[in-house]
This record gives sequence, structure tokens and C-alpha cells, in this order.
Amino acid sequence: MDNIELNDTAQLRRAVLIGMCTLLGGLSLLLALINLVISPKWTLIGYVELFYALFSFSLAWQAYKHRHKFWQVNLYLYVLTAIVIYAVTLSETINSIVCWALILPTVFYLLLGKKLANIPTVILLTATTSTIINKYGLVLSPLFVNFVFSYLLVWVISHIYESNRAASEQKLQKLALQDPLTASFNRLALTRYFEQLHSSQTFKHLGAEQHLLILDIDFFKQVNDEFGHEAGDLVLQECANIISRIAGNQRTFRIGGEEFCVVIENKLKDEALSIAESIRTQVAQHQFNITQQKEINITVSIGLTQYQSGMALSNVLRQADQRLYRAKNAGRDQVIFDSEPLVSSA
Ligand SMILES: Nc1nc2c(ncn2[C@@H]2O[C@H](COP(=O)(O)OP(=O)(O)OP(=O)(O)O)[C@@H](O)[C@H]2O)c(=O)[nH]1
Repeated sequence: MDNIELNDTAQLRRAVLIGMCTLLGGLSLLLALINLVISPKWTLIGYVELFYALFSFSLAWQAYKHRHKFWQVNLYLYVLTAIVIYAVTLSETINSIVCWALILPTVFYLLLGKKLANIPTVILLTATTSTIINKYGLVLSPLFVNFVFSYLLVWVISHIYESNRAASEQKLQKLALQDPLTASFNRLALTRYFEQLHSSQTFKHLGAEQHLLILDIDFFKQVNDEFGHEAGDLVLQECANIISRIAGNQRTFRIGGEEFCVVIENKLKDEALSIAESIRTQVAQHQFNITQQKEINITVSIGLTQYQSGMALSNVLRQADQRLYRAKNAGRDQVIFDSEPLVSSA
């Protein structure tokens, strides 16, 4: 789920960004003081360093306040790369400056992720090796060999580390947010989805109607009792497929044993009803193959509710649950919205 994440990556990147910007900001400020006040030889460089120090501290502060943007991080890293390349070009002995070039691939991977990190990594390698070749000729100088191999090693290790970290995080997210039986998202995912929906600007500004439905399979216990638990599991999986097909996988959540919830965003009342009704009829018409020889039909009851932005999820669920309860009491196989049953099974 794209818009639901446990945010480990964001937290890691934010921490790295704050640490790096603070340290580099401090170093730039120190160098600026030396070049502008203590020994004012290179004033232009001093001003560049002062600007970079301010840029670093401001980005660290924004990251601290959770207000930094991804493009700012990109800009910061490309400026840093340009400074290192410039310093390598200016430096007479290169040796000490390449230390900076060697740590940057790790920083790129940590802050940009494995796909975007490749671009500055290649730029830095190309620029630094060209400068070394320009200064020392094409001979395989110890500096050239040592730099290229250590740089490649850092690159490969950073790539492997970031790939593994991202894969582990994805697995963890799946475990935490997805129901293993039906592959639908679970209640925790619903909570996060709802929080994000409410905090998103689109939701606030559109002012469109928001709906949520709770669906419960009718007489599901009988399926288990008559045909076994495995047959019940198959029914749950097929039911989840039908709901996801109609409402979208991102908006379908299994919130209880045989209970599903669907968030219907930015739809008018009639459209929300038609989605709920479509789920009900398609489940009712579906032949559930519980064994090779046996097909059964099942029905579902649905409680549909409209809610306003800012309402707590627990209240919205309670509202939908009350309607579901009424649908069950009114004979099942129906959608209840407000107080009246909209479709009767009769
Ligand atoms: N196979 C299977 N059964 C489950 C699972 N989770 C819950 N159940 C069963 O779902 C059944 C729910 O039964 P009830 O709450 O009595 O509801 P019902 O039989 O559907 O009756 P109504 O909801 O009143 O129509 C219980 O038998 C649970 O054991 C699951 O993951 N797999």
C-alpha cells in the first residue's frame, strides 16, 4: 500500500539528514570564519561556506520540525557533490579530499534510496577519476587504483545494504498491515489509512462526501460447520477478491473474522450506495467452489454510513456497525443506509 507506511525509512532519513546537516553546517561555519575573519585570504570561498552553513542549519531545522521536502534534500546533496568535485579539482594533492568522495555514496543511498542514489554516485565517480587522470596522467597511479576500488566497494556495500533494508521493511509492512489469509489490509492499516485520509489536503479541500461500509457474511458459521474450516477460508478469500475488484484493493480491509470494511472516498451518496449494492449482488450471484464437486452461494449484509472529515474512526465504525446490525435483524442480504433498508432480499 503506497500511502500506508510504517515510516521507518522516513525516520531513518530524517535522522541522517539532521545529523549530517548539523555536522556539515558546523564545519562550513568554521571554515567560513577562518576564510572571512581569521585569515581573510579567500573571501569568495568564505561566503560560499557561510551560505552552505546557513543552508545546512536551515535544512536540519526543517527536518527537525518534519517540514523538509524531498527536493530540498536532493538540492542539498547535489550542492554538496558539486563542492566536493570543485574541491578535488582545486586541490593540489587530491589525497585528503577524496575522503569526502568516499563517504558520499553511503549518504546518497541513505537519503535518496537505491534508484536515485545511482545518479550522484556516477557523477562523483566520473568527475573525481577524470580529475585524477588529468593530474596524474593515464598511468595506473596508486591513488587512481585505490580510489576507484575503494569507491566501488563503498558503492556495492551501500547498494546491498539499502536493498536489504528496503526489502525487510516491505516484508515487515506486509506482516503488520496485511491479512495473510485474504491479502486484504487489516484493522491497523485501516486506522493508518483513515488518519492519512484526514490529514491529506485533498480530503480537506474537496468537501466531497465520504462513506464507509461494514460488510458481514451471513450465516458464516454454518459454512464452517457444514463444510469445514478450509471451505470457510476459501469463501473468505473469494469474498475479499470480489470486494477488492469493486471497491479497490487499497480501500478494502478485513477488520474481523468474516467482517470487511470499505472506505469510499469522494463519492456522492448514490455512487456510494451503488458500490455497496454492487458488492452485495455480486457476492450473492457468485458460485463459491468450496470443493471440486461442491459450489455454494452466500450472502452478505452491509451497513453503510456517511461521515464528515474530522470524525473519529471509532465513531464512524460504530455508526456503520449499527446499520449492519439492522441489516442482520431485517433479514440479512441487504444494504442499510440511514434508517431505511435500501434493498430487500425478498
Ligand atoms: N474459516 C474461517 N472461519 C472464521 C475465521 N474467522 C472467524 N471465523 C468464523 O466465523 C464465524 C462467525 O460466526 P458468527 O459470528 O456466529 O456469525 P454468522 O454465523 O456469520 O452469523 P450472522 O453474522 O449472524 O449472519 C465463527 O464460526 C468463526 O469461527 C477464519 O479466518 N476462517
